[in-house]
Amino acid sequence: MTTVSAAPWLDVPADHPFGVATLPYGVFSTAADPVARVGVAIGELILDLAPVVRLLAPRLAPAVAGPSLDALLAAGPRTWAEVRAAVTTWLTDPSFSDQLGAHLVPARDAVLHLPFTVADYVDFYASEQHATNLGRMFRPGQDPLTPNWKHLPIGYHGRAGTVVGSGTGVVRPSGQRREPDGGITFGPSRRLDIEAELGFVVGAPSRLGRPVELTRFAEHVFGVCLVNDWSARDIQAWEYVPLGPFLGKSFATSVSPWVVPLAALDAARVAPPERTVPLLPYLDDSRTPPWGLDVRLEVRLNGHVVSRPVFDGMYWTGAQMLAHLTANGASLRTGDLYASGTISGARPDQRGSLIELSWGGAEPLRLADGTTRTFLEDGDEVVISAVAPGAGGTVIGLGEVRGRILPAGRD
Ligand SMILES: O=C(O)/C=C/C(=O)CC(=O)CC(=O)O
Ligand SMILES: [Ca+2]
Ligand SMILES: [Mg+2]
Repeated sequence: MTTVSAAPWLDVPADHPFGVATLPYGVFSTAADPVARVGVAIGELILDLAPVVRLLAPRLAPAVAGPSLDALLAAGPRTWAEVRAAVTTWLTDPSFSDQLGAHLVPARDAVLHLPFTVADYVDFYASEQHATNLGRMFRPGQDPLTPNWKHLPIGYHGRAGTVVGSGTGVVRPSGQRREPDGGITFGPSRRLDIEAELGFVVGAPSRLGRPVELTRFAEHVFGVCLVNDWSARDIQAWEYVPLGPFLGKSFATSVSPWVVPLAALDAARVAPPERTVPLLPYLDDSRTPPWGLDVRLEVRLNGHVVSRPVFDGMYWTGAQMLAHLTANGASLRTGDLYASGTISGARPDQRGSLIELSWGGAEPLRLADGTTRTFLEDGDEVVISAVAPGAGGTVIGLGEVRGRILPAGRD
């Protein structure tokens, strides 16, 4: 496979995570022009897409004109491919330098916004290691994996209205907690946690009553982002039986500002782990090109790396999650977001949540600055970043999602 590199006048190193093989979409504004608008990241710059498309490909202008990615998501896979091909040409062919020059903004001068209107939000549970670890802690004495786990990707519907952009402060939630003596109290969570996840962003909708087959994944899903599904473990542990997560997870979910198109992840596709239970036909991906993804994450707490989760071991793929999510005929809307569930690898340093890293609080983490943590303290900042392999040795960056814990309001 040949690799294209950005035009020399852009000065983007070949292995930059936002090189010309990535081209993620986001929404930005600047002090000089505070209107939120669609941008494509290239190196340390952002291409202001709407004026460039108006000039060079006016037929595509409506898809990138608004203050969000919504129109582009809704436009569907043919338009996604056309816009990506056009942007690739403009950024690699030096003859476009004059036309582009006025529309490239230094990324450091930009404010990045929540990139799309989140329609529905679903959270899966696709890591066997994470499910096993949590099963051990939440349901000691039972099989860690529930009997359904290898037959279907377990998930729940979350709260779309509290999905927030990277950098938004996260107020420590309050809720009901069961104290060690059995008493029930209400107050700020004492076991506030992170969940490092990959989010799938739905573009093209589907019709009510029509399941989306495995092989149609890329016709509906536009791309991926990073997700931090903040979780209050004490609230969750008390409330979740029998209907599943509720207020312990609905107070905030942070997403990264850049959405990386599926088209950028071609070289990162890998086979998922071997399935140990036969799958029903609608989930059987043994004869379709695989949608496992070699995405490598890094979780930093106050600047210190605490984990390096890997997505390639996830038992369920994004295509299977979508097939299952729609298997009952539930329709997709533009802007639906579904997250993979916490990404935990087999090694202890690949666990994607603090409850696993500190084993329920029993084994505090020692950070490089000498402090220790079990769960999050007020003022703590968590940054999750990720990269994936691109064609010809390039690096595909997913950017980062950032969030800081603010003290609870009132008891
Ligand atoms: O096993 C449980 O009872 C709880 C599991 C989770 O909290 C995980 C969750 O929200 C889904 C995920 O991120 O994997
Ligand atoms: Ca989660
Ligand atoms: Mg949430």
